[in-house]
Amino acid sequence: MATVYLSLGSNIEREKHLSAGLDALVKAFGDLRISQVYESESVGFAGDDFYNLVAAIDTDLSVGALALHLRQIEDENGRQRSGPKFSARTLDIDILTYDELTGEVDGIQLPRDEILKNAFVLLPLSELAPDTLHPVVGKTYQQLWEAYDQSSQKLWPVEFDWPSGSSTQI
Ligand SMILES: Nc1ncnc2c1ncn2[C@@H]1O[C@H](COP(=O)(O)OP(=O)(O)OP(=O)(O)O)[C@@H](O)[C@H]1O
Ligand SMILES: Nc1nc2c(c(=O)[nH]1)N=C(CO)CN2
Repeated sequence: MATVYLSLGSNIEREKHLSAGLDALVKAFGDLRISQVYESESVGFAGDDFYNLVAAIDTDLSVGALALHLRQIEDENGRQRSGPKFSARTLDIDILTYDELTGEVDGIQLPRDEILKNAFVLLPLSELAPDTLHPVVGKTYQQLWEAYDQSSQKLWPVEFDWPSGSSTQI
C-alpha cells in the first residue's frame, strides 16, 4: 500500500467541484485525510481566485494507473482540456508524492515541483504532514513552510462545507 499526497484545486464553482472530487476519492480509496481549504489568487494566469487543499490517500494502484484514475475524476467534473494550458479549471487533482518515489514514474514527475514553489500546495501539505520528509530535499514540510517566503503568495483559510466528509477532516 502506498501513501499518496494529492493537491486539489478549483476556480470554477469551487465548493461543488472540490466536494465532488473528494467524494470520488472516498469512493475509490476509502477514508481520506484532508487539510483545511485555502483561498488564493490565481498564480500564473489572470483568473478567478482558487480554492485549494491537500488530501492523503492509501492505494495499491501504480503511479500510472492512479494518474489515469485522477484524470477520469477531473473529466467527470467538467474539466476542459482544450485551450491554453493555464486557464480556469473546474477541478485539478495532482499527485504531489507517492511514498518516497523520486524521478519520472509512468510519465509523472515525483515529487511534484509545485510543492516547493506554491504556498497553496506547501501550506496545506505542511498542515497534513508536518513531520514527513520531502523525498528529495530531506527537510520536513513544516521546515520547508517555515523557510518559504510567505509574503510572496497570499492565501487565507476558508469555511468549507463538505457534507459527506466532516468526520475525516483534520
Ligand atoms: N505529479 C503529477 N501529477 C499529475 N500529472 C502529472 C504529474 N507529473 C506529470 N504529470 C503529467 O502532466 C500532464 C498534464 O496534466 P496536468 O494535470 O498537470 O495538466 P494541467 O492541469 O494543465 O497542468 P497543471 O496541473 O500544472 O496546471 C498529465 O497528463 C501527466 O501525465
Ligand atoms: N492559486 C492557484 N493558482 C493556480 C492554481 C491553483 O491551484 N491555485 N493552479 C494552476 C494550474 O494548475 C495555476 N494557478
